[in-house]
Amino acid sequence: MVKTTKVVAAVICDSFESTTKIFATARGYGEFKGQWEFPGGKIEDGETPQQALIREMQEELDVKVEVGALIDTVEYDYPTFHLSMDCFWCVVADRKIMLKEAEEGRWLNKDELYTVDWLPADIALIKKMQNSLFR
Ligand SMILES: Nc1nc2c([nH]c(=O)n2[C@H]2C[C@H](O)[C@@H](COP(=O)(O)OP(=O)(O)OP(=O)(O)O)O2)c(=O)[nH]1
Ligand SMILES: [Mg+2]
Repeated sequence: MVKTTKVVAAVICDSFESTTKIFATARGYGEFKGQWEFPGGKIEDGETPQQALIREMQEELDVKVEVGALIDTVEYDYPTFHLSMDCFWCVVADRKIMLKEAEEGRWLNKDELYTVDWLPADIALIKKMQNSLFR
């Protein structure tokens, strides 16, 4: 049995009601360096996914986020671990995003979703949420 890593990720968008773009980041360190993801991280003991997400956005982007609906829980088998990732719609509630860990960040509209090299686990999520984006 491989170990399960429980992660929470923020699909930060411009508006919950009429979403036209989402924010993605390129990992700044580690084995997946340079690949694109949704900011987030591992849920710590005693945290709800929403609490973990608010903490991670403070740590990684220096912003407060408002957490919206759960989009999906992505289940993906990497060679050395199983990923279980809760993905929530979010909007930035205070100021400008600052990249504290990522090497790059980009707003992507519907037509740009596949212009970055996503982590493999994220492809299914992109497919699912792209229908929620307006041109
Ligand atoms: N945050 C995030 N992680 C993802 C995504 N897709 C994906 O496969 N992962 C994987 C990569 C990592 O193995 C794991 C998340 O770990 P992480 O490195 O973000 O965790 P963390 O922020 O707590 O950082 P660390 O202190 O453990 O380094 O999930 C995604 O869209 N967002
Ligand atoms: Mg992280």
